[in-house]
Amino acid sequence: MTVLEPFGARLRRVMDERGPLCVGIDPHAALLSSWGLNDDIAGLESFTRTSVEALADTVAVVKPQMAFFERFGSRGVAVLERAVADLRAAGTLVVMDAKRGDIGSTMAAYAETFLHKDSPLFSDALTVSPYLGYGSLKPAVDLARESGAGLFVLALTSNPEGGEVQHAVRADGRNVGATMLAHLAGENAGETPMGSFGAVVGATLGDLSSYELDINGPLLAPGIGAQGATAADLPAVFGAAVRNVVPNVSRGVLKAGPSVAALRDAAVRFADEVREAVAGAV
Ligand SMILES: O=c1ccn([C@@H]2O[C@H](COP(=O)(O)O)[C@@H](O)[C@H]2O)c(=O)[nH]1
Repeated sequence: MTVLEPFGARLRRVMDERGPLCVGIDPHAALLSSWGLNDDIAGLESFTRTSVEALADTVAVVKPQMAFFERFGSRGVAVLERAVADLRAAGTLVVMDAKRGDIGSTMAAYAETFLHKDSPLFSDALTVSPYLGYGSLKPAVDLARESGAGLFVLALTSNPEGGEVQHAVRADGRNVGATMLAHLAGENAGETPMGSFGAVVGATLGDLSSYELDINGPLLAPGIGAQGATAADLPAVFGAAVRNVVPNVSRGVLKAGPSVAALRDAAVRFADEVREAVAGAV
């Protein structure tokens, strides 16, 4: 198997070159319609190709939302495979937002799908759910290390319902979200310039100073744009950890389509806002 440089090192370099913004490709039916496309495989293909053309050499990271491709069955997944290949060929890192999580033996199959270098869906990183227990993710952690990929573990998600699980307090007094952050800090210990095992922490959550966000790894922060957070909120939410934040915006950029130039402009505008907010904070 070809082995890549570790994801954390590749991510740090592209963040330094292009800024830290991640743009999502989320082909919602409503967006297809607003772009004048049908909610079918041809519409999905056109939407995805246009998004890739606009974003591939513009932003550091692109995060396809797998659910919107799976909606169309195997033909939708084929569209996604091509998008992943085209983005990666342009030097853009792909974070596959598939939020996989299962018992360890099944998790191994998910890991093969997204983290084995020879898989058609190989992605630079994968979002995973630790709610079958952090240890159930071990096959994905191991294969990511072997292939130079990364993971983003759901720790403190951007949606208001997440607190029911993530704020639950354990016997040791630490809540579940904080426990996930501690596991990740362990995975990343000693890595330079940063580790490959990131957390998903919503940009919508307000002051997170009670959490140990310094996990020596990236923090994928969805919630900018349609969910109400702004780039200017990032320093107040993340404090000193803001330099490891990869803020995500999906609908906020995609609604500018179908013009490639307008999509690119929207992405550049968000990227500039993020760069300014982060520069002012560090
Ligand atoms: O906590 C989370 C984890 C993942 N997401 C995903 O990010 C995008 C957000 O899209 P917007 O259009 O910018 O709201 C979407 O794919 C979610 O599934 C999240 O929002 N929050």
